Amino acid sequence: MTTTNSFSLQIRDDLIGVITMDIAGESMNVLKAAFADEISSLLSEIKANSQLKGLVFISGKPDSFIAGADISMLDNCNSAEEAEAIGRMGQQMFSQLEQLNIPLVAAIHGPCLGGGLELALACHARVATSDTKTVLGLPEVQLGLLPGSGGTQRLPRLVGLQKALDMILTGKQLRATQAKKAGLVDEVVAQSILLDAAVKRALKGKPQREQPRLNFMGKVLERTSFGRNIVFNQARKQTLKKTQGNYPAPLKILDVIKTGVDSGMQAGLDAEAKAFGQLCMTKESAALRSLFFATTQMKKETGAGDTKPNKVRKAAVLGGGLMGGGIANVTATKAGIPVRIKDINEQGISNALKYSYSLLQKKFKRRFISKAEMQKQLLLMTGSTDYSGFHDADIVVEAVFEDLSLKQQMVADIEQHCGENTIFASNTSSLPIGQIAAKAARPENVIGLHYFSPVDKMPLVEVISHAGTSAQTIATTVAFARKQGKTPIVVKDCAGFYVNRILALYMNEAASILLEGEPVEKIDQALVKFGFPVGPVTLLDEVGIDVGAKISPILTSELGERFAAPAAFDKLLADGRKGKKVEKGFYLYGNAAKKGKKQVDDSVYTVLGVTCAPRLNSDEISSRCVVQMLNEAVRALDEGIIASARDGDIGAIFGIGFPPFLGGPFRYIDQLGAATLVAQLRNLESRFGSRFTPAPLLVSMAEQQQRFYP
Ligand SMILES: C[C@H](O)CC(=O)SCCNC(=O)CCNC(=O)[C@H](O)C(C)(C)COP(=O)(O)OP(=O)(O)OC[C@H]1O[C@@H](n2cnc3c(N)ncnc32)[C@H](O)[C@@H]1OP(=O)(O)O
Repeated sequence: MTTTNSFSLQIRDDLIGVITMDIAGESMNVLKAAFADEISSLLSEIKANSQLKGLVFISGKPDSFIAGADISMLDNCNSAEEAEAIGRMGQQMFSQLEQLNIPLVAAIHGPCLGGGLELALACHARVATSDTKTVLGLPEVQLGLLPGSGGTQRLPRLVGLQKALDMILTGKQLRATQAKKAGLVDEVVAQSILLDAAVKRALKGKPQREQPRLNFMGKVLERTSFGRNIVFNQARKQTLKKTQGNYPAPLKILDVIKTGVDSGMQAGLDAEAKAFGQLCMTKESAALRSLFFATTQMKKETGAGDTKPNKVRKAAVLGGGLMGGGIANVTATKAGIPVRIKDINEQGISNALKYSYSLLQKKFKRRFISKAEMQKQLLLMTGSTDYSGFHDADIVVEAVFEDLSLKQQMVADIEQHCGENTIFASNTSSLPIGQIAAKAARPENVIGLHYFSPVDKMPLVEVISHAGTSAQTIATTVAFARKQGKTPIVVKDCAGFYVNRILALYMNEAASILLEGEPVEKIDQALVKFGFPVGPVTLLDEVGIDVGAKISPILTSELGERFAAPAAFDKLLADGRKGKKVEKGFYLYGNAAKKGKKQVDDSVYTVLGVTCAPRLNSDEISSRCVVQMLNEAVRALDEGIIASARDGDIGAIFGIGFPPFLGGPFRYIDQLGAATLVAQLRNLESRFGSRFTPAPLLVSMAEQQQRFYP
């Protein structure tokens, strides 16, 4: 057996060599530049052994294959040339593997991502475990990069152009069965026989590289230059629509893949390495990498210092509506924890269960989960109209109407029907948690757990402690939310918490601009162009104009006049315009809307008494809305509502969809410079009044030329 720092080669009796990768001191295998020498010496030894029949590449880590190139290494690059050299080194390493005369089989269990998948693509065959931990993908685009070690060239050649574009442009990760269907892996097996299956495959000899299996249309589109032009043009169009030109990586991905398709593998690899180096140096990639580091760091935090969370064995949800149903869903499907749903009527429970069923059915159809997994997850959810089955719940999440006395009654009920350590977590979006806990016998168990809709998709939760919440309750709730697949930020108990607070001012500004005569679609387009997933007016229709109207007075009375929604908006409610849910809002819905086209309901201007008179350009519109959000985020940090700029950035990106390529409000302020932002705010203050007065912390930071991040 030969061993280097990170690799070992063991020759079996059947003359199959097993290369095991296990980087000492790291919880996951990642690829580092230093490995080039180790791989070279391993390859020399392999080539010198003429008896070897084949090789298997496997990870020595219990639950991961390779999570890609080391992102810290990329972050430390000082020039495009340096980053390009890293990409090229990977390319050369993998080409050497690919050119081996004997078969090389990747045995994959756990995440096989980025450079890890690029390595697997260079192998001659891939066997993956059916375990849910096994995922394969090229997520570089989510870091503002492209696969830099051959992925842009080998993936299209293996699975076909269209599938490869989809995977590389979105960064999506496939489960093993999906990867098998896509032609990315050759065999899916149980973890217990992974090595055996890979060895068996290696013993069969080196397989011929085959063309991707395509149907008739696929052949027309991918095997003719006319068809390929259509594919690339369509992909470019869709990419530009999605990114609004804010992200350089997807366009480079298209260029590099096209180069490889038009001019061959070597030209493609050259273009890939060059583009990889350039992208590494962009501010967009730096911002996106900072999100990776922030979220990884946050995974380790308990939210309550050294306090260890209690184990949650069973959960319960009060209310089977959209939020309650969503919370029950992630509890069962992501956390794998049994969950009891209580609603006042059977219909509510049935709706919640149906909601999960339809989501699981979709996953099953996409081969993301097996039928057995689907059934197992469904069985974790049960319901009742009383408190039966609640006595052993470790946490109860309340998702009933926004009514203080109702919520206080729920606290009393849970204290009566559950154990003395049972946590009561309220999913309120506006009521102070301290008030919900006011009549509690055990206020230390009461906490806020604010989810965002739709719960199964939105990654953020706000965990809100009131003055009397115990550290144990905070730590357990944070751990519970994380098991549900969420990124929790711990925020202080204050009207609107963090996310809705900064969102409210942004929405109010959009409303003011609308009342000045700017058309609805122009406002929405301006903010989408800035980088938000949807515009503020669309968002208001989605959330519900009535919901906004309910929160606004609470924020105004607790935080000040700047939160007052324009009075004209009352007219919308008087006209029954609650938004999308009633098919009456700013846009047309249902039968009134033309299929596939989003259309403004022009009668909304009459109701508001507005005459359209467009005067502002797109930048003026977005800047007015965004600076409101930035300024309020600084106030929230100054007041200790959020613990750090990092939490504020994650909260805004994961909760609202603040443009990730800007890194969040605080990183964006650093980019702009506090002084520039203060000057912008002062200018707007002189025109529109005190709602634009800069936050005191921002002013002092501008004076002292400080930044939020080093
Ligand atoms: C040339 C190439 O084309 C370029 C590339 O490959 S760029 C990299 C592409 N890969 C990625 O983007 C994957 C990034 N990683 C992930 O998404 C997630 O870590 C994961 C899905 C692999 C695992 O998630 P999870 O189980 O929650 O574990 P998580 O806490 O995130 O990570 C465990 C440890 O691995 C580290 N890690 C994971 N992937 C890493 C990477 N690519 N680089 C550096 N460190 C990484 C984390 O920092 C963490 O380290 P720590 O324990 O010392 O804090």
